[in-house]
Amino acid sequence: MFFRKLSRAISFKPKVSTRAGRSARPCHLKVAVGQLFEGRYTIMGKLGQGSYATVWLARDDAAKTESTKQVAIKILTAECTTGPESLDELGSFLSARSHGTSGDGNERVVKLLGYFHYRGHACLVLELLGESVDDIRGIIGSRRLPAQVVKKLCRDMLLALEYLHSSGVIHTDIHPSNILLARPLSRPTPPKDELEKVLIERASHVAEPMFKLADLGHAVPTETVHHGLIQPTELRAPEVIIGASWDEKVDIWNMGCLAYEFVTGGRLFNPDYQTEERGIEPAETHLVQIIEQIGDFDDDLLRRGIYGEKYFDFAGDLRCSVSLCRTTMEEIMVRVQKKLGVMDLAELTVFCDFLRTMLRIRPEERWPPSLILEHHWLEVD
Ligand SMILES: Nc1ncnc2c1ncn2[C@@H]1O[C@H](COP(=O)(O)OP(=O)(O)OP(=O)(O)O)[C@@H](O)[C@H]1O
Repeated sequence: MFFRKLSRAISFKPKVSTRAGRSARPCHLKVAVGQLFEGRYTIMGKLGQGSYATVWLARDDAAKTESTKQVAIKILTAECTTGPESLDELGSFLSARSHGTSGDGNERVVKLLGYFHYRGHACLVLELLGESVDDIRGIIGSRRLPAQVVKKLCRDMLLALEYLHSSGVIHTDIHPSNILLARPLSRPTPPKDELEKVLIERASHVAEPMFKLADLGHAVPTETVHHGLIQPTELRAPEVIIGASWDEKVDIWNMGCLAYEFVTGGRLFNPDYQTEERGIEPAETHLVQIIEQIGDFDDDLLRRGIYGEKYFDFAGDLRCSVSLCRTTMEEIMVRVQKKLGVMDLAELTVFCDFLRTMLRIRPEERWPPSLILEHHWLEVD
């Protein structure tokens, strides 16, 4: 009831700036361990900090269930709460809640348990999740994750996206710090070898959410036409780079890049590579790499981008004078395989096909989450 009333009152606010253009000096609320909020939440420690919020572990003395006795309180910066740079994270949660259906996908997105305002800062009470994929990679000491774990991560994230997209929400900011374990690791944190075993064991419970998608701070509604810069640079979709309008398919490209990164430990695209030596912009380097590894942009997509003419000539060729070295996903993966032995050759072909469902230059051709979820590579071994 509380949420239903709110969802009528709060809808998505239009965004006036993007991830790339937000102010540099955010004003975080000073919080002390032991501090009490709303007469029920006692701060027990800090869980993390992003550019737009600090996240705190808190005890909820009014919790109705054992599982919500400990919560995470995300306190947005003052700029993100009000003013022209405000982020409507709360609106995104409520919109998903009012349009979405409960089920597997809903269970893979961090839950909003409540919210309040404190001294000009919006505070979101969230279910307590575990370590992020970035934290896990820090403990393992490698950017690669075991293949079984990547499959489970992809399944969980695709279910989350199926839910968000069908609820009218585009995430726009999927990266390893926003993908969190549904259950924290045991204390003390298991050492590297043991941790891999723990993760593989958790991944074998197919029906249970192992990872959840967090941080709806940059989410936007599907019903509006969007332009402008979004996404972490190296995960940015082709249509975003050329300044075309974009939709929920940006999340799918994003997931394709991450699936490659988690299996191989390397980034698929590196927009900063030799940018200075070649005297070109990072966006041009990125376009060169996309064309070399994925394929050409067609005229229709180029016409839609406000930077189409800046980067491409009338024949649809890149203006920058870099000789292209085209390759295929299979060739890239064979090279990775020779170096790291990530999977056998038969699986490698299936994995490349899986990546191609997401890494298509034309957003319209990227598969929807429900179809990708049926791909052979995701089948349990
Ligand atoms: N529900 C949660 N449970 C446990 N830890 C959390 C939770 N939500 C966030 N965190 C931790 O806090 C960190 C920052 O949170 P979050 O990414 O939501 O903040 P942000 O300011 O919006 O980040 P960004 O700079 O990526 O936009 C996360 O990386 C994670 O470590």
